[in-house]
Amino acid sequence: MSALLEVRNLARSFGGIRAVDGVSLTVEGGEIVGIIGPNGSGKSTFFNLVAGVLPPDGGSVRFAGHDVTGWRPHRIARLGLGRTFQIPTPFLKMTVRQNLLVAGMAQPQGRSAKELARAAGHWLEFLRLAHLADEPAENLSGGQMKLLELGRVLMISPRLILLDEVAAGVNPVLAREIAGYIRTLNGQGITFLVIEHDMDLIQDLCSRVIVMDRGQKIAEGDFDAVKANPQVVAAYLGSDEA
Ligand SMILES: Nc1ncnc2c1ncn2[C@@H]1O[C@H](COP(=O)(O)OP(=O)(O)OP(=O)(O)O)[C@@H](O)[C@H]1O
Repeated sequence: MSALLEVRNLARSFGGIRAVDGVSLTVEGGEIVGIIGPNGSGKSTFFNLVAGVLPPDGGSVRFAGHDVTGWRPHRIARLGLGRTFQIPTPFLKMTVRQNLLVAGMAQPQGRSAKELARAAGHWLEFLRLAHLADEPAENLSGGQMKLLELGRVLMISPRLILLDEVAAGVNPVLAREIAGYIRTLNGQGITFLVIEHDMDLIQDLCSRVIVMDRGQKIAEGDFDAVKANPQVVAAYLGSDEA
């Protein structure tokens, strides 16, 4: 069987900056894979290329048996690939429930209004947002916005979720709660590729970790092996991060 996601030599430059410089990786169905690396190492750009938010300059992306290179995001989402953003982007004037319904409408198989409403209700309960269902999204706290962002992706019935720093800026209790949701969803068959700076979370969740530096993949393996890798240590010591 082929991998769920196969990325080959993916590349994207901005002017003279090679933000993503020939990255290849494979994710099997059922995995939770972490992507770590110093600020500016190309992680978010990599996600944008995979999810179709940006077109690549070179390389290929294969998802669920389809060559999706250069496809628009909504078309890729229809195959079951969802991406959350580091800074959530809900419709602020819409309620939490309406935000979920709108996200679900992007989904392929033309679900009925009743099915969409049922799915929204399910995810509101799951993410413990039900009490906020009728609040405009603009009234949510930063942490609740992150949960809504996750809920919006869940509405497309994803097979793979690209999570961009879902725990950044949220309190440690909620960060653990979110990690629990990821584990539960993974148990239900959803595969995850997770960008995160919180190393405890990465260690907790990920069976495999990929390290990026200056647009390239510099290491890959289990957390302990990657942490002990001299190139990884050098990349982190060379930045402001520990
Ligand atoms: N739209 C853009 N226009 C110009 N340069 C960009 C753009 N997006 C990203 N870059 C540059 O590409 C490089 C990689 O940025 P990217 O945001 O992908 O890194 P990152 O690893 O996600 O960083 P962080 O951990 O801070 O989110 C950086 O040098 C950044 O300034």
